[in-house]
Amino acid sequence: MFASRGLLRSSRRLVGGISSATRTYVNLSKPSTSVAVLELDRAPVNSLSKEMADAVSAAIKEAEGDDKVQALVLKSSNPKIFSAGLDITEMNNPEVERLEDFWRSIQDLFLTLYGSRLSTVAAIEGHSPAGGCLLAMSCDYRVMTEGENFKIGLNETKLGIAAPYWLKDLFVKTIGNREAELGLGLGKLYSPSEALSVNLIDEVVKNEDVLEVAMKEAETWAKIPPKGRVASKVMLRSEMMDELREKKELDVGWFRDFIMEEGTQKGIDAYLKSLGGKK
Ligand SMILES: CC/C=C\C/C=C\C/C=C\C/C=C/C(=O)SCCNC(=O)CCNC(=O)[C@H](O)C(C)(C)COP(=O)(O)OP(=O)(O)OC[C@H]1O[C@@H](n2cnc3c(N)ncnc32)[C@H](O)[C@@H]1OP(=O)(O)O
Repeated sequence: MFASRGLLRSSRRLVGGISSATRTYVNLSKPSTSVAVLELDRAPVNSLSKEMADAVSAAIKEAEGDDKVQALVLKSSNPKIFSAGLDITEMNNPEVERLEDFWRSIQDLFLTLYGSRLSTVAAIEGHSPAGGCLLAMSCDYRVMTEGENFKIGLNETKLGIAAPYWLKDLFVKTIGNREAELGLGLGKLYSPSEALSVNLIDEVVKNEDVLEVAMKEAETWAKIPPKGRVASKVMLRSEMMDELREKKELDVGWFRDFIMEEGTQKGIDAYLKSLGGKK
């Protein structure tokens, strides 16, 4: 069971020590010995393009490469938007090869974050729809800023698309089957208080407190002896991860075929044009 690939990832390839490493789209810092902070920083809305997904995966691996680091806080540089989810332009009239590579990067990001040996705490600052909710649900603990206009959930059906099966599974694991049926079917976006009531998030805090609360939570997790903590995480998460690893290329094909359909393209195009009213 503990042999699940990825979860107890070797750090040999990675440079140890993090000193406010800053790179395109993400900022990685280490404010305490055992906790790293990964800031999403892709204006305007932290949407996940292929390059953004790759940058987040690389930063998680870099944090894992420091043996002293036991926990990671995932935050946003934008106090009103954690992440707007997948970069919709990647799915709008795409080149097939790029679309497939984009999806592999999203799969890898999920496997990297969900399977991290680090305890992960999402400091959800503001909106977190679809792929943003995926990032949050892949963490071990979720703190969200208050403000009933902020929303989190899986709104894919509203774009005319469906969440992939593994995101559906993660949603069911997080909030239970009945609520997932309602949430997925209606493409429901939950306010922080609604999200708390269905266990989509663990805590709602004032905007100015979110990082402090997330850091405190991360320090708590970091104090748990890693051997048992990681073994427990493997037990809870490896089945889902192993299934996706086995079906990775099948899943790429499902995604490609679904997105390339004419009807899907029409829906994505219309949704994209409605955003900000500018495109
Ligand atoms: C059988 C099934 C097989 C396979 C599965 C198939 C597909 C499923 C795949 C994966 C699941 C995950 C899917 C997703 O994540 S799709 C993305 C969903 N996200 C959203 O719906 C959020 C959209 N954005 C918003 O609602 C707002 O932008 C937000 C509330 C976040 C912020 O509002 P604000 O008023 O502050 O900003 P805007 O003016 O709306 O936007 C600014 C700027 O950014 C552009 N934008 C916004 N979101 C995105 C995005 N996700 N991707 C790309 N671009 C985005 C927006 O158009 C504006 O651009 P511009 O007009 O140029 O200024």
